[in-house]
Amino acid sequence: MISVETAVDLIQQHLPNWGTEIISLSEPWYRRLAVAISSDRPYPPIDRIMVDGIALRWAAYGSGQRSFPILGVVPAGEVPPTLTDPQACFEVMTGAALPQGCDLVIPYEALEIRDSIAHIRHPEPWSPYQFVHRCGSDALAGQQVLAAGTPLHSPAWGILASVGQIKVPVRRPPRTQIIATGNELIPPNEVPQPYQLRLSNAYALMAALRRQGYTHVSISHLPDDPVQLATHYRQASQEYDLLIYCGGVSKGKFDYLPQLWRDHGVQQYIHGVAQRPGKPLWFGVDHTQQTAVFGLPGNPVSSLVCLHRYVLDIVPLYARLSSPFSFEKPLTYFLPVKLEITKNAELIAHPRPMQNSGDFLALADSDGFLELPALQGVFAAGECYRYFPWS
Ligand SMILES: Nc1nc2c(c(=O)[nH]1)N[C@H]1C(S)=C(S)[C@@H](COP(=O)(O)OP(=O)(O)OC[C@H]3O[C@@H](n4cnc5c(N)ncnc54)[C@H](O)[C@@H]3O)O[C@H]1N2
Ligand code: MOO
Ligand SMILES: [Mg+2]
Repeated sequence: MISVETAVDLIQQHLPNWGTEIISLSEPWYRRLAVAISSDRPYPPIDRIMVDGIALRWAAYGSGQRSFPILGVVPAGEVPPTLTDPQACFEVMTGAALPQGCDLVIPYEALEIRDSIAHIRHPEPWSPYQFVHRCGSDALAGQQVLAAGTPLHSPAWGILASVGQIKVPVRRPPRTQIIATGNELIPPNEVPQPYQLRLSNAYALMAALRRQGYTHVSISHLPDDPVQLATHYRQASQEYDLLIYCGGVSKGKFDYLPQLWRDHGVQQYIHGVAQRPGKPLWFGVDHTQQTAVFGLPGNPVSSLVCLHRYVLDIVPLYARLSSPFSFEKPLTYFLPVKLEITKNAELIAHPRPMQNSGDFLALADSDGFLELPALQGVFAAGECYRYFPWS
């Protein structure tokens, strides 16, 4: 069986590239930028005034002058006037362009204005351009402002709008279907017999995917029937980029899927990872269709943990284990935890162990899971491990 690290590498190597798509600035979905974005002009594009007050010439102030006749008021959004009289000033508003001939701005708080004359009452050592956000000081025209691959958080959308990028090239999220397999499963709106259960995993997986920007996600349900599974696969592999199966990948008499995928030309890269939960994980790629196939083990905790570790692009944090935990098998152990963030900015992971990977309800009081490495069996309180938050 391969390690978690090898499994992650294999997936990264073989996952198809699903290209890019253009989305609109007014539909700010969670996506990653496909290309770098450059500024269309200098930022700020003018010498931008940062306080409400007056603008004048530093030389006049420096020579001892303290009272300045006001030539006019300069609001934001107007062509800046020119200071024709070097002994005078303009009233200027935050966001306005610095009038030509001015290089000093003094806020209203330091002034007294009477009869259209500004008197400087607080002669601090005002310095040239002190309250001026200089033209081009944030970025020059043509300078990269967002790198390719940047996750589009709210600041990034603000930057896109600011440089006029109304069509945003992003990495295309795969058209995804979650296929819940199993005769025992029924839809959530039906009343199960004691030997049946609602197909909860599919909804948990869909929620996690949607929250990561997978906008095209559907759910289907198939019985453990090889003919129906095969018919569905032939159609679905043409319509979807990513098929996430849940259940039917282990050693049971009705676990048809791994053989069925191979028979349909899916190149198998992973079947079995040295981990708990999630040992029977399967991954392959149908290279003729550019469709990736994940077979997530059916137990609810297994499928959700595998989705987070192998399918979603989650950057892990590090958290400190609050109490000792042991797992003495040569397997990576994914331990559900509740996260506490202390005043010292420490992430403390409180174990919320499950009885087994069918114990889905144990996750209710968890925020994510720790990845406890296979080479270790005893994990002491205070040790730090990778932490994956639930999407
Ligand atoms: N002889 C062996 N038996 C099993 C092994 C093994 O190595 N040798 N592995 C075990 C492990 S570990 C897991 S995990 C399960 C995985 O099994 P499958 O992927 O084949 O999943 P199923 O058998 O279809 O279902 C397992 C379990 O999960 C429930 N389930 C399935 N789908 C859903 C769903 N959408 N929503 C809620 N619950 C679901 C299903 O009813 C079963 O209880 O195999 C072990 N066996
Ligand atoms: O390891 Mo399986 O994924 O526990 O139930
Ligand atoms: Mg099974």
